[in-house]
Amino acid sequence: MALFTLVSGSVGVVTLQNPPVNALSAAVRHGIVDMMDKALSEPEVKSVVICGQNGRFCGGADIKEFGKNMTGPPLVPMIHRIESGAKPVVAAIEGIALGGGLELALGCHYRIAHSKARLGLPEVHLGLLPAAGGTQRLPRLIGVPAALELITTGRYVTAAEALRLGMVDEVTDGNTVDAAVKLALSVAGKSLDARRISNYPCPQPPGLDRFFETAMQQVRQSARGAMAPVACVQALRAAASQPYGEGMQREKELMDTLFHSGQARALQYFFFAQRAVGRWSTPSGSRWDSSKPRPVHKAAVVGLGTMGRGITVALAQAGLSVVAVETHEKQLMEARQAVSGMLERGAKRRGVAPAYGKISYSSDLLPVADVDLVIEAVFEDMELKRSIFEQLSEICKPDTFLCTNTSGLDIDRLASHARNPELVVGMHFFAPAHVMKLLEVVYGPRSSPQAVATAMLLGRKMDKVSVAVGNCPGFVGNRMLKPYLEQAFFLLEEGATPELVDQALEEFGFAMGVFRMSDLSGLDVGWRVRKADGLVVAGASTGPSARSRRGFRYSPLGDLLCERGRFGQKTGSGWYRYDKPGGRVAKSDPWLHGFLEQYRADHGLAARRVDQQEVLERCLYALINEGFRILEDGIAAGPEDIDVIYVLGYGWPRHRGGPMFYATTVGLSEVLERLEHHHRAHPDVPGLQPCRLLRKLVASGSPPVHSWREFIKKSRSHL
Ligand SMILES: CCC/C=C/C(=O)SCCNC(=O)CCNC(=O)[C@H](O)C(C)(C)COP(=O)([O-])OP(=O)([O-])OC[C@H]1O[C@@H](n2cnc3c(N)ncnc32)[C@H](O)[C@@H]1OP(=O)([O-])[O-]
Repeated sequence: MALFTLVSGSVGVVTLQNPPVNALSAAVRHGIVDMMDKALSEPEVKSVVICGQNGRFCGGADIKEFGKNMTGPPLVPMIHRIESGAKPVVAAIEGIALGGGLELALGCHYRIAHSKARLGLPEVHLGLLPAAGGTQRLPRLIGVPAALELITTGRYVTAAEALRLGMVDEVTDGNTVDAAVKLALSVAGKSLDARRISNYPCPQPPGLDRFFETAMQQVRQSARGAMAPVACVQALRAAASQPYGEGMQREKELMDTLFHSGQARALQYFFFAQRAVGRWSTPSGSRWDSSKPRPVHKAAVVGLGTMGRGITVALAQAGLSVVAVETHEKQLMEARQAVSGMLERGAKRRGVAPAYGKISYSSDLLPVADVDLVIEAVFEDMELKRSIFEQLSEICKPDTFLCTNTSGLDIDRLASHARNPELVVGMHFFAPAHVMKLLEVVYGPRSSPQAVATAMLLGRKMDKVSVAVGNCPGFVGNRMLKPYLEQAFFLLEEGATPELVDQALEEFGFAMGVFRMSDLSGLDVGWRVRKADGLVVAGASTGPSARSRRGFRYSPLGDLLCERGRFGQKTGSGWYRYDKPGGRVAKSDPWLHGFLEQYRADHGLAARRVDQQEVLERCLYALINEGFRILEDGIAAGPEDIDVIYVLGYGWPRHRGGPMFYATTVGLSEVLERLEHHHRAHPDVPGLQPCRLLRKLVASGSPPVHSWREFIKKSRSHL
């Protein structure tokens, strides 16, 4: 798994061989140790180059080995041996140097990177820290503040930034290995004293204690309960205040705790879940590996509200030509300005030129005639969408894919208004669409495998994680949101406050609690959906029937706020109050508390004490229960799909792996038991009634999450 070749008579080239990313598996580590022994002991070898096969230096430790019995030579002594050896070693970094891969390069005496290479220490995203000396060598090389930022965020840097920071010695546009060999020849026999990073003193930031206190405060705030970023700060503090050997010891202690933590397991599960969703399948048997996508060069976006603007930017940034259509002239002008601003900011961040030229604007539909794919992003109104689909079917080429950005309307109904229903799929983006990583690709019963494959690939091109889901009201994400929101409303009726519910959810790790989030996205959004579902009945928000719909419990609280014009941030009040319409800082609202008291009095409800544990159980277990129903119905193919949707689209804390993974960490039988308990207390709430699949999994001994797909398949085939 590592190859040795002698080039130019005296340079030993050690090539890591473990496709696709040359991860440092036990076999690769063995290979490196053996080949370095050879290089260091053979007299004709005067210097060494380490590189990776197929233009990729190294993607780091082999994540698949984590959680198993680790065998093979450990990384720390392996890297130490390279650094302390008597012959100069040059890392030739092509493609990627990540995690243990970058740490290996930091143990080398010189680093040359290709201009397209990316470098980083992303261990924090896996619940770990760079424990092969990364937390001790990087700050010695580039200073504490820069190292702290890179290690706590796991951000990848370009070769150009790496050069600026001092992480690499040279950047080349040519053949990196050739350049490294040239450098290796030129430094053979020279003293290495000044090239061993572990010998460098660590530059101390001014006001060391204050610096780290501030850093810790900031990291704790953004980590939302994740342990790894905090451990990274602790390890860097050791680097800045202790000798190298002691710092390494501290790095090891911190890693030992993280390595066996539930958070690391959850984050590593999530790493593979994000990749697993690319291997999609549908109940009708279409699959990622047998469905060929069609190339999309030119696309159109119809409707340039907030979503349409973001989608336009995402498409243009992905290199597609875009026709952006908005029939209201004033809105078209505003959209054009807004899109240009977004492109400019994005280009600045990425160090490229803004893709203005990729977009043409139109106030009518005719210019979409020659596009390969249209994304309709108009107002969430079935009639409006239907009419647009009919017009598009007339105007577009017969093989144009017609996609809708609806967040929950019936894809199949829309497809029935298209000339070719098999070319219709949902592409449900999340706001802001040019930033958010998630795309739900929604297939209806008539969507062709090619339409699904094309939308999935287009999502990937836009740098999104695309998840294929079936057609049902709300699809996966918004369908699961419904019982979650419902429980939050019920808890208010029973005695909780928005502050209490939000605090419980934020301490759990959500960026925002349900009520603050609802204020941000606008209470009127849910109100419109409830109206369309026939749940908001004029005059039925008060009186004895107010709290029941179709025989089940219903809370009209959200409707009552909307009736009073309290739509959240945009109107300056919702579940909280704000300084002004559009204000961002949520303040506790005495009016709302009084309103809740009056509401309970009107409905004969006695307020009781609700604690944080109950908030979590009622809101989260109801959401998880709906997730099981979604699996049961075949709307999502596996738990990974749901978890990816929830983490990337709904702010579920990543270090808890997603709702379905979280259920396994709580214990499926515990989730079942608590749902049964709450359902007994609230028999008129179907969301709390444990679903069949959950019962079946518990009865089958709660199999681990990665085997649910097989289990679900088997239990379906028995039906
Ligand atoms: C102990 C001391 C401390 C050190 C700790 C570490 O180093 S921790 C590690 C720190 N390093 C990281 O965190 C790096 C994480 N990796 C990445 O960021 C990206 O994978 C990439 C940029 C390397 C390639 O992106 P891309 O879009 O071109 O491709 P892609 O993402 O689709 O991956 C292709 C395939 O490779 C697989 N695979 C990838 N990496 C690893 C790995 N390290 N291991 C095993 N497998 C790995 C991946 O699962 C997928 O497999 P599949 O599904 O085909 O069976």
